[in-house]
Amino acid sequence: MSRPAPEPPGLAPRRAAAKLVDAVLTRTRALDGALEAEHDPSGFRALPERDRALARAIAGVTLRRFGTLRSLIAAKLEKGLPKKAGPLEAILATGAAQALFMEVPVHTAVDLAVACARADPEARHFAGLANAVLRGIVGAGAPDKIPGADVPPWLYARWTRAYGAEEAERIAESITLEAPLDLTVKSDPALWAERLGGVALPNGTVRLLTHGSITALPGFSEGAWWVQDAGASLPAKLLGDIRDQRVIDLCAAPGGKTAQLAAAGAEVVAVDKSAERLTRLSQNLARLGLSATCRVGDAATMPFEPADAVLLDAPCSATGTIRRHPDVAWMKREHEVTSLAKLQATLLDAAVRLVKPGGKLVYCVCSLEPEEGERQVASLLARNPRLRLDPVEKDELPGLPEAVTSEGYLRTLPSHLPNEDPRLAGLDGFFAARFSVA
Ligand SMILES: C[S@@+](CC[C@H](N)C(=O)[O-])C[C@H]1O[C@@H](n2cnc3c(N)ncnc32)[C@H](O)[C@@H]1O
Repeated sequence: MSRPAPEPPGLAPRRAAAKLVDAVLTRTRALDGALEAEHDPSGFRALPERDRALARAIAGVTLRRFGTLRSLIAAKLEKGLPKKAGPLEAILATGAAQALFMEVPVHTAVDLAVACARADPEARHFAGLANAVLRGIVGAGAPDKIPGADVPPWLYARWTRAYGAEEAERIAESITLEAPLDLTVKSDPALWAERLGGVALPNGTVRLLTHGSITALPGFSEGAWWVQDAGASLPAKLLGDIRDQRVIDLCAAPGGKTAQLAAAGAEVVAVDKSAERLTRLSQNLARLGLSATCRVGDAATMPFEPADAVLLDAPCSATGTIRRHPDVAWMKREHEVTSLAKLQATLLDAAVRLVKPGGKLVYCVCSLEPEEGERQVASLLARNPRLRLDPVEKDELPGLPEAVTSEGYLRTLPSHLPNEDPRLAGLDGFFAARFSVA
């Protein structure tokens, strides 16, 4: 009996990358969920560390450039993708991404993609087709960049309506690059920037270009900092001096903002409906030597004694985080924006009830969609006479004056914070509004 041919070197991380991308395209699993999952059908977790890094990089680049890759693939398939071809589109996209955008030798990228197709019970019937499509794509060389080509058309149309064609183009361009690693430090950003070989941003975030293991970085085990995008670090600061105040943090896990509130000296109650995510929050706080009272439950209905301040970081479409989480672009559907806006309105009404007279409320979302931000707040103010908008002032956001709107909202865009080195530019798109409660 003949033995099966040995697997070509480099195949396992390519197969894992294609499966990770396929799970996103079929909406069965988000990329971060797949990378961390106990049950891992992609085979990612069983890979040695170097292969995991390669699989993660291939999946990331593929999803960042997926709009372009999908149209290149479609142009080579007169009759469209064959039915019952398993992860064929993901295999083609990851193969083309390596050759066009990752400096992997063309023959390696194509041969291993064809081998991925052969190794899959459904895609194997199309291995010849995969070979022809990929050779056609890579033969034409790197494609021209078309504005917005890497954002799903429904989303790009929304950003164009909300921010204008030029800004939408800048946002789309910014998300084609991998986001840097941002850390919020407990104190002395300049010192930590030097120790970690990064830069201190005007808002105090320490920004690094490293994409290796976070736990190996200086300061991790002593709890000197936590990972938090520069944009995500802004809303909690809008509560101002909260030392010794009681603050309820609604929708708190995994706890980046809880840590900020606790580090600022507040007595924090952290609420989340996910017990699992709240456990992660507790672990994060323990590493940082910070504390909060944790409560599992639905923020819309949980009773609490009213507090001096409430922060509501509501569940949202997360379209402001696509630069960090490129899978979001391909997993979300437009109708979800409407259902999330309804949930946010319910949570906002509950949040108002939890603020003491004379207290403060900050509402925020990591979404670029006006229904979850500006329009959400306009209807909250219209239905709630206890609230008055407390406008954000430009000097509250050092280095980011463009993030304060004429109404006094905080609105960061991934295209803000330009830098000569584009790898150091940008931040997550956040909306935040601050209210005084009568
Ligand atoms: C945007 S994340 C929060 C991020 C967090 N504030 C931070 O800074 O790390 C949204 C969180 O809302 C939680 N969530 C969603 N619906 C909720 C509800 N009805 N009540 C409480 N938590 C909820 C989710 O479990 C998730 O952890």
